[in-house]
Amino acid sequence: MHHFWSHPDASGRLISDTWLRLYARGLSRTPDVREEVRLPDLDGRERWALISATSLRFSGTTGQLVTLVDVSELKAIQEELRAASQTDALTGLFNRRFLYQRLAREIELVQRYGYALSIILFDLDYFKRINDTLGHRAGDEVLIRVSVVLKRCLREVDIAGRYGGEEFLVILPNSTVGQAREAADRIRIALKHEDWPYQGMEVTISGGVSEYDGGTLDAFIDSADTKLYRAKEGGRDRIMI
Ligand SMILES: Nc1nc2c(ncn2[C@@H]2O[C@H](COP(=O)(O)OP(=O)(O)OP(=O)(O)O)[C@@H](O)[C@H]2O)c(=O)[nH]1
Repeated sequence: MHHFWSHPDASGRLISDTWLRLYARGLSRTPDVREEVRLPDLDGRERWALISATSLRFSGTTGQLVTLVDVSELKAIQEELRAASQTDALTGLFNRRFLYQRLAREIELVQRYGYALSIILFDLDYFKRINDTLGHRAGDEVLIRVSVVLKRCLREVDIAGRYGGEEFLVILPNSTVGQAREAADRIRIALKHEDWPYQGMEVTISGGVSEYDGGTLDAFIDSADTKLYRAKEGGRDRIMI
């Protein structure tokens, strides 16, 4: 147990700065509290504390019993688990589960505020061949490199994830189908011209781009999937809108 918010030589009294922060949060006015707060330790580093305050009457006066427990380690583990639960282990991109949750939220925002929202669903062409000729490990390396190129081609606000084995989904908030198509073509061309560490290797993608039109989340993804299928049918190495 660390005494992060009290002077070790002051028998556990809160340092005034910490107390002022808690006071500013309304602690003195709230009778019973139990919440997690960020507080600085004695070196000024932020830590997490579980704070409980209970009203007391003692010898005719009212007061509060305030306890602080350092839960920083627990918070760090929670954060690690949260990140792991939404990340694809191979590429470090978001995983399918997270993509669904995030897309659902973006759709809610669009329904409220009415801005454009588009998605790109793309799939590597003939990826099986890469696995078959160069091995599964080389295939994994290609997937990792695809994720790096993908992030390089997108804006900070775009959300890129691995949708399936060699299939990727990008959510582009505030983007029309035309803007999303440009982004998709940027990704396609960047991958095609990437300097792959295997002789003669070329990686192309086929993709479908859709703009949200008010339907369900599944219908939205299905529409991009249909276009992706058409891109494959049309000869691959292309984006369909
Ligand atoms: N190395 C590697 N391969 C994977 C992974 N996930 C899926 N695959 C492979 O991706 C390949 C997908 O093959 P197909 O669905 O036939 O598609 P394709 O060969 O890319 O052909 P088209 O999509 O029709 O252009 C399969 O060989 C899978 O084994 C992965 O995590 N690592």
